[in-house]
Amino acid sequence: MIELDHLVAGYDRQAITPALCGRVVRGSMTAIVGANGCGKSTLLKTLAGFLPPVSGVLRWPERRPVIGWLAQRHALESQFPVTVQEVVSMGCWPRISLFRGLNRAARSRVAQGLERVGLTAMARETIDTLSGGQFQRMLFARVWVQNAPLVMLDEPFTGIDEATSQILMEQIVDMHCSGQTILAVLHDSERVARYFPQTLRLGEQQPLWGATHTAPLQTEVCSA
Ligand SMILES: Nc1ncnc2c1ncn2[C@@H]1O[C@H](COP(=O)(O)OP(=O)(O)OP(=O)(O)O)[C@@H](O)[C@H]1O
Repeated sequence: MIELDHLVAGYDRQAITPALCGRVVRGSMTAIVGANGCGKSTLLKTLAGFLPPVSGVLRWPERRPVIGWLAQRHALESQFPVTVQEVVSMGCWPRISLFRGLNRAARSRVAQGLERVGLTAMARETIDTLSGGQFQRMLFARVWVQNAPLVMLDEPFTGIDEATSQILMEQIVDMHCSGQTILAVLHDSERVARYFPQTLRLGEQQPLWGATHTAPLQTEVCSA
């Protein structure tokens, strides 16, 4: 689905990651892990197309798909006067115009998304009333409703309680089982070992990329 050919991610032509070679296979589920500041989020933003590569090439052998994106929580505005249901409904865009309203199928999917994350009772509340964990559940429901072929999650569990993390992890597994490709930046190695078949580990002498339970991980990095 994505091919990395000596891809270097960074800012303003300053490399943060080493050169990476490898493939994100369609239907795979990969955790991007590594120490604080090693460039996990920078790499994810580059793969999503929010940042240009510093060098190297990012290829989409098939057509570039729609990407479901979950940003780090602090990057998001919580004071905007919209309801939980309205935010989750955004997952239907652009298939359905929000100005024309949602059809029955879309309304049903939004309701399912809210139910999956336990927010049905809060659907009509404005988002400034949500706790951090509820806010994250809402954003997750939007990603689930979107049903994008490729889903990128930047630290989806950071700062939220264990119960919420578990609910969200189950949704990620469901999305993977339904064929969506998952790329997630994570810190929790136990969760990575339990749920993520593939791992891309940055920030050590040599990045490692391969099956999570292969020891050592298959080395996929190239020299710059
Ligand atoms: N907008 C930016 N411009 C320039 N440098 C940045 C920018 N954002 C982050 N950086 C720097 O890039 C490096 C990698 O940051 P990044 O957020 O990708 O790391 P990370 O591995 O995701 O870290 P963490 O686990 O702490 O979230 C850090 O040194 C950071 O200070």
